[in-house]
Amino acid sequence: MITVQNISKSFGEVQAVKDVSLVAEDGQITALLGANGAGKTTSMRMIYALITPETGVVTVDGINSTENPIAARGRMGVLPDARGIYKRLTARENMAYFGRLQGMSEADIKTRSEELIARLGMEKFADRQTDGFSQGQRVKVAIARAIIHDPQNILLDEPTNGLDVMSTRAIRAFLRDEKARGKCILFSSHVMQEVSAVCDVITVVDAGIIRATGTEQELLAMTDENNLEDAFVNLVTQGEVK
Ligand SMILES: Nc1ncnc2c1ncn2[C@@H]1O[C@H](COP(=O)(O)OP(=O)(O)OP(=O)(O)O)[C@@H](O)[C@H]1O
Repeated sequence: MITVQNISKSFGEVQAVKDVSLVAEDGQITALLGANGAGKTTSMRMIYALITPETGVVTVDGINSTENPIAARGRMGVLPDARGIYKRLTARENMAYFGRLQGMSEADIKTRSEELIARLGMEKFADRQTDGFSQGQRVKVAIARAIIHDPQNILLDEPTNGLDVMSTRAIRAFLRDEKARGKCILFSSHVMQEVSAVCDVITVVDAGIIRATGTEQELLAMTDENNLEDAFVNLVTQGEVK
């Protein structure tokens, strides 16, 4: 479970994130939904303890991630916006390398790699060097590598960006399975269809500020709209001259 209380971050004049709060529960898929530049990546980077918030607190399974970033990171598997897999290594070697960094035994790495290769449909390319992999293949390797240690909390920054329908579906199905296993899943997206398809709770962020949080039905009721896209536009244009 991840709790975020009033985190903020500026870059010079730009207030990228302002007083963002949210709770991502176990056994649920939570979305951070926002347009380009809304502050999703900056929020995610603070949540996974890559950058330190200027204000506020993040806890991961009760661990304060500023005070104890190493313990907090150990409870998370992160698919960052820059996927950066090792090109000279095969998919399986990328996974094994991360498993060793997480202190796993070689036997556990082998078993878990086999499981993830099967569940993510990576059999055909698991033993090829990743140089030249398609976007979908790279994302699958990056997800498998991030969660090799079977963390309780799974954080993904725009996981299906640039993927075709089959790869998108495979990743959605995988996330639903992880949710059924009781995992806490938090992902950022700007794609309404994506969020609508898999998320239990949606937090709408705009210009670094949380505009609303709720289920899709709750957001529709709040805005008196009948689809998520219109509800989103309604929420982010509130207070603006239309
Ligand atoms: N390292 C940085 N230096 C300066 N400005 C930054 C930096 N990182 C983010 N910003 C600014 O902070 C704001 C929020 O950016 P962020 O990347 O968090 O948005 P986002 O919601 O992830 O957008 P996108 O969907 O386009 O990736 C933007 O105005 C961006 O230009």
